[in-house]
Amino acid sequence: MSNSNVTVCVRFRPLSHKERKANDKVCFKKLDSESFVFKDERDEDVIFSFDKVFYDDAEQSDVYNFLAVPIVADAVNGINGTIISYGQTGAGKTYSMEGPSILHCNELKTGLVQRVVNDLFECLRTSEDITTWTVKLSMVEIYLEKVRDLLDLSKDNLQIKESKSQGIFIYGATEISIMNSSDALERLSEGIANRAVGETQMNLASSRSHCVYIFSVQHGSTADDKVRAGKIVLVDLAGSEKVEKTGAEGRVLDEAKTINKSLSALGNVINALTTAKPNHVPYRDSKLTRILQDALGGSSRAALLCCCSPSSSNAPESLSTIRFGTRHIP
Ligand SMILES: Nc1ncnc2c1ncn2[C@@H]1O[C@H](COP(=O)(O)OP(=O)(O)OP(=O)(O)O)[C@@H](O)[C@H]1O
Repeated sequence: MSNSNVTVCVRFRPLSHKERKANDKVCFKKLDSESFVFKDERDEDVIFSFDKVFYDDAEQSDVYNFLAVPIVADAVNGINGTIISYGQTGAGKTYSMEGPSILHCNELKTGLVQRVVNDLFECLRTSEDITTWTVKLSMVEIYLEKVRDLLDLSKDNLQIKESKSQGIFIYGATEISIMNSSDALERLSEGIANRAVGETQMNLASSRSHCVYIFSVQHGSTADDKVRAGKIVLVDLAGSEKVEKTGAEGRVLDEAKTINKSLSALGNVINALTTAKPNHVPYRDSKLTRILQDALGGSSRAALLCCCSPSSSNAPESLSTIRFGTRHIP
């Protein structure tokens, strides 16, 4: 693997009740915990390998332990990290990030976001080296290339800026101080309720915006007088889908085109970062990649979770999801 700071994983959700009832076949075969065989559009077998493959029996905690634990540990040491869930509509992105509900769900189903929040506060509280700390939360969504503040809907076209002291930041975005994990989850659930939800023929409640949650952590240490700052950025991307399949027109078509454009910008950035010596990383090609610039590049740690439907009827879309995040094809 050329760049160990970017971890790329695939997760296949279980077949849904509807897919089982329709007698859908599964479009992949497990080889091991890092590789699987996928039947492509010409019915030929293609082997894909990733840093990790989570099959339909994977627990939420398995995904968290592999992807997120190192990122939380780094953020407490002043290193930025980002976790991104990606995939077609209905592939399990939101389930992986938030579980069935951000506030009310059992331990088994609790998503990455709640686990990150719980561990972050636990690390800050129990570390012997940390004397004082603050955690601030911002939540924005990117809809039709506009950055909207999910904690204050009157701010609907925020600009992204860069400064020496702050790095990349969203100018004027609401930042709220968070004291503990239950406080964080309350605020997150308020922001999540504000997400723009569109309707397409594919999925009646599919999220049409990229949702970005930013936890900025600052702390002082007993070791020296320095204040360390790190951030954890969690991103639930809008569903990627084939425009023709959704039967989209007008605004919905614009949404789909803008989503696909920003996803390919992200794909180009991830490809450049996983290349041995990238000449140029095209962060400026979309609002999404610009916001993520200092949580993806440099010494930051990034984890990409490509969520996939296991059903053969969604095989072409699953294949493009997999290709998007391809680590390598042997
Ligand atoms: N690992 C899983 N185990 C059990 N159920 C799952 C899993 N992943 C997803 N599901 C179920 O599959 C359905 C679709 O998942 P989800 O809403 O997370 O998809 P999505 O990719 O976020 O879609 P969208 O882009 O429309 O927001 C939901 O009913 C969810 O509960």
